[in-house]
Parts: sequence; structure tokens; C-alpha cells
Amino acid sequence: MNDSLIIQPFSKPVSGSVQLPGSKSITNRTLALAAISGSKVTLEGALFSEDTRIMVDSLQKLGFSVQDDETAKSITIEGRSGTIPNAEAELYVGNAGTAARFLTALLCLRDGGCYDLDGSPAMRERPMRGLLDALEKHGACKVTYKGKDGHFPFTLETKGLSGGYLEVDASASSQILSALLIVAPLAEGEPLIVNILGETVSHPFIDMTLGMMEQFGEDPEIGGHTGPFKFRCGPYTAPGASYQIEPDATAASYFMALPWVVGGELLLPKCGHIELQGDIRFLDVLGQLGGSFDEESGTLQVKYPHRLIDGFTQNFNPISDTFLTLAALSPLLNTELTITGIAHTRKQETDRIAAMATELEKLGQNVTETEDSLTVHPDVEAMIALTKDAPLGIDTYHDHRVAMSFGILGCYDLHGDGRPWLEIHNPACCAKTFPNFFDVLESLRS
Ligand SMILES: O=C(O)C1=C[C@@H](OP(=O)(O)O)[C@@H](O)[C@H](O)C1
Ligand SMILES: C=C(OP(=O)(O)O)C(=O)O
Repeated sequence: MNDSLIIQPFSKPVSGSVQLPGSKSITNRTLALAAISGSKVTLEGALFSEDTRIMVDSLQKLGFSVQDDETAKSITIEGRSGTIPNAEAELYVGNAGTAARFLTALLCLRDGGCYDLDGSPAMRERPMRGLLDALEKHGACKVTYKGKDGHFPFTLETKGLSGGYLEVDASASSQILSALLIVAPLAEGEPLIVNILGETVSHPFIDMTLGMMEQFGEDPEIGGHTGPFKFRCGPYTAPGASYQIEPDATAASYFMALPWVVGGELLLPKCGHIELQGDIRFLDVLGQLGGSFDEESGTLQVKYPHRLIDGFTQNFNPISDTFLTLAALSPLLNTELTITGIAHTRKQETDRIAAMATELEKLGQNVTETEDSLTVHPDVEAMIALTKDAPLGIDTYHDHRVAMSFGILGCYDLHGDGRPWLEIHNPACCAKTFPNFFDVLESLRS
């Protein structure tokens, strides 16, 4: 793919059906749960992208048998009942938050292992301390940092996970808690009780973890879904020989938004059956923008009979991966938009609040940031003036969601004559979760 992609606006309302990739979060959770189960499982409808490739490659380096078939979108993995086959490995987790946190916890199940872990430059800045401190304090590992304390790269000398009582600060990322919950039932001896210190962000992802642990035969004994959590001891059992992965609800958010931008309607097969992913609640946000949704045989139909353009305030903490989808469209609203609850996204692929603010300001929008919020005062006239002579370039900061969100905005026929006005730099960064995003968008145009 070229270094830059000029987005061709849609000259007529969109219609058609979008085949979405499998969920990143469910694919990488299934791989982690299956690896430490006593079962052989085939993931169907799995995501094939950078983040899941990293998980598959790492599990193979650790000695697990993992076979994948990208054409069939299936991955088969043989569980080793909590054993990590190889005692030594060098793992590279790129910028995959799920792989970084889930693998770190998984490794600690091995007594006497020594693993070197590193990530991309962005990952070296992302929060790991809550997880590493909890594991180290519990005696499950010794961590030697090779760069900045609390961050990648580090060496993990692992000692096995014992039962007892463990406290974790997961206020920087829910993945820290999810990682511990995934390994908790494999603790040796007495059951492991996991207690949360302070607030957790993105709580629907904790529900996803607990829901999938339940599918794999575990159920917390106490504390419900807010903790403390206590599981029985023993490996997981897969719910069957195959496991169907839901389509990715965050990826769906771009195509839920597209008909609002260009008119028309889209069909999203299997999106009517999404149960594990909180991001499907982005539909409630779009409902406030006039969206109407029908569900037939699991296919979700998205259309906008009334294109409401009033702005509003919304706490995006539970669905923070989708805040960029809405923020990028804010220039097309007619009143101010405020998004709150997103401080933790400053420590994700990039500082997402700063990235969105910078790019929206480039488009002439009046933007105010606080530590945990973003307010946009839309100014469509300024955007028209700034793009009248040539397409304006959007920087994407190696963040797939910045690229995809502004990609949807660029589909709007801003000048009324089909002239392109937005150019996405480094569109290939979508490979993290949705490698063919811009091809799918193009197919809808024709
Ligand atoms: O557990 C998961 O699969 C995820 C949890 C969320 O991370 P944070 O809890 O760090 O927000 C989300 O942003 C990420 O894309 C996927
Ligand atoms: C935050 C995200 O990813 P990660 O799994 O790396 O945290 C994301 O996909 O928006």
C-alpha cells in the first residue's frame, strides 16, 4: 500500500453488505484460553491481522502446536493443560496490548522459565507495571527491566503461579486484570483470589473475559463481575471442537457510521448476534444521531431516516475504542461534542486524545482537551476553506483507529462536486486489526 491514500468521497448513498473481520479481543482470548486448556480447538471466523499474528507466532515459539489457514479464517491450537512447553523464548509483542498482557501472565505458569519480551516503540511506553508488580509481589516471577522500569523490554524469570491472595491495580488498562483472571484458575494448591485496587477502565472487556472463562468451564465463586474473584483450580475445557469468533464490533463502528456520513444503508452480517463485545453499544450513540437498526437472522441493518446533527456529551469509558469513530465525524455535527472518560487512551497506540485534537484542529475545528476529555466545536466552513485547493493530509501516528475514523470522514462529499479533500498518511497501519479496511471501503463505493 502507498504511504498515503487520497479518499474519494461517495457521490451517492451507500448500499450493500460488509464482511467484517473476526474480533481481535475474542481471537486473542480464545488462543490464550485454549493454549492452557486440556482441549484441541479450532477457531472459526478468526481475525488474521498483526495483533493475532503476534499471538500465534508467540505461542508457536513457546512450543504450542498452532496451525492456521488464513483463507478459511481458521486457527487450530492444542491446549497443554496449563503447561508452557518451552522454558526459554524471545517474544516480540509489537503494539498488541492483548498479546503483551495475556502472554506475560501465561508465562508465569511455568516454574523455572526465562523469557525475553519486547514490543514496538509505542508499546515500550504502554502500561505494564500493574500486571508485573502484581505477579512479582505474588512470587510468580522476577522481572529485570532492560529499559525504563515498569515497561518493555524486560526479562521474566518465572516461578509458577500459586494460589492465595493477589491484588492488582488495573486502572491503566483492563487488559491487566483480564490477563490475571485468565491464568487464575491454573494456580497451584489453594485457589487464587484476585482483588482489584481502585477503578478499572473499559469494564465490558472484563465481562468479556469472565464470559469466555465461563464458556471454557470456569465460573467465579464470589464477588460477581466486580470482584474479588475466586476460581476453582484446574485447566479449562473448551466448549467444543470448534469455537466461532464474533465479527469485530469496533471494526463494525466505522461501517455503522458510514451511512450517517454519506446516506444510504448497510447490512452487517452476524452483527445482530454480538454478545461478548461491549463496543456493539456504539449503536446507542448512533441512535442519538438518528440511526435506525433492524436485525434479521443476525444481520444488522443500519440506516439514518433522520440525519440528526445535534451534538452531545457522552462518557466513552466503556467503549473507548469507538470514541475516535465519533470524534472524526464531529466536524459534520452542528453543535458541540464532548467525549469524556478517555484518559486511559492517552497510553494506547498513541496519545489518542492528543492525536484526534491535532488532526481536527488541522481541519479548522475548535478543540479543547482535558486529561480525560475532548470537546469539539464544529466548523464545517473552516474545513471547506482549508481543503478547497488540495486534499489535506491526516497523520495517523501508527494508530489504526485514527486512520479508519478519518477514512470514513473523507467519504463525505464536502465540496459537493465529488472532489477528494482528505488524504490518509500511512493507511497500512490498519493492519493491526483490519488489514483490508480501505479495500472494503472501496468495494462499497463501486
Ligand atoms: O481486553 C481487550 O481485548 C481490550 C481492552 C481494551 O483495552 P484497555 O482496557 O487498555 O482500554 C481495548 O481498548 C482494547 O482494544 C482491547
Ligand atoms: C487499544 C487497542 O488495542 P490494544 O489491544 O493494543 O490495546 C485498540 O485496538 O484500539
